[in-house]
Amino acid sequence: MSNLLFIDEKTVQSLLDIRQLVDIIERALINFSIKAETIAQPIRTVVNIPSQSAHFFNMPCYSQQDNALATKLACLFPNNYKLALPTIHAVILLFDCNTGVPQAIIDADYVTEMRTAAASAVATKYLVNDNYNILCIIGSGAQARSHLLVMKAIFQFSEIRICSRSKSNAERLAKDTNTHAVIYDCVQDAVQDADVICTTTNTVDPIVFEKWIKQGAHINAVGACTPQRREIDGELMRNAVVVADSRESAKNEAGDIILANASVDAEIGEIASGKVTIDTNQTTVFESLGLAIEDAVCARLIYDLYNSRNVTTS
Ligand SMILES: NC(=O)C1=CN([C@@H]2O[C@H](COP(=O)(O)OP(=O)(O)OC[C@H]3O[C@@H](n4cnc5c(N)ncnc54)[C@H](O)[C@@H]3O)[C@@H](O)[C@H]2O)C=CC1
Ligand SMILES: O=C([O-])C1=[NH+]CCC1
Repeated sequence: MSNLLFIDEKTVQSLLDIRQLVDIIERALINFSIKAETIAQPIRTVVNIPSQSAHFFNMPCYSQQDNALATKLACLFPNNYKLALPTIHAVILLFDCNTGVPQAIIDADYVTEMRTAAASAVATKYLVNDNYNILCIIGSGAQARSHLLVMKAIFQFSEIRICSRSKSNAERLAKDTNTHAVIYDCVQDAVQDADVICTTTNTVDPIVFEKWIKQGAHINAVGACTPQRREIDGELMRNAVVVADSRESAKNEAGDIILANASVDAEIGEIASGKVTIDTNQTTVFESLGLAIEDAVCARLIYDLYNSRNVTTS
């Protein structure tokens, strides 16, 4: 294991470009849905830590065409905000697909933030109504930040809103990301007339209701990744067109779907590949759980970029 690399967060940040990331995530989502025979990705295991309302995820994946064999280990500790620590900490272990030799341990906090926002960007590309104007980000944590950065890089919104229970956190996020944003602390006001809504919170109970949103809006529901949590109310989940990253994950992990008794109309990879078409005048929800393949393709990209830079600079 003498060549095992550790790639830290700063290095990861310097290697990843948003547009390239969105492209590889789109390709991964398509392959996941329509070339399933070339991918091995069991449903992730989740170890619960009840004393902290926390979860420990193990997310393995092998993707033949991406030359990627990896697993991500991620901790979700929602109480960390009391310690001013990030809620999610993650590492990816990357292996050589031909020999099984470990190649790298990659700090995956930034990867998790950015690949999740990239998946939302892919969903938005295919599900947003053509005449979109207003983006509304709900939450002001790590996912809110990555969603703001990626959405701004990929789409042209005429108005950006950030809604957080604490207005000062939303203001800080706007400042840190150099975003001219309208700040809200009331979700009902913030989502009114919004064309794209990204929910990026740790809430347990729904915070977005059907009666508040515009017909034809697109929602990226990112925060509720366990069967007990939900961000979106049941009526909205049952009446909207629901698109998941993975049907199997949605059935097993998505509180928004399980607790609402809602159904999944398509996987985003089926839509991006052209296999399924959705009328974008309808209200759509992208239920994002997060897939191991997203992390595996990022890990392969990061490792290859790291090596090519080190070769050219040495
Ligand atoms: N779909 C996916 O692939 C991924 C989803 N996630 C999920 O995204 C969520 C957010 O993650 P981070 O941004 O890293 O966490 P974070 O702790 O940095 O931010 C959470 C935000 O939610 C807000 N919040 C908490 N409870 C709320 C409530 N009741 N109403 C309104 N806002 C509330 C907090 O104030 C904070 O702004 C987590 O629940 C995590 O499970 C995280 C990574 C990947
Ligand atoms: O996909 C992911 O990495 C995660 N989803 C929920 C917590 C971590």
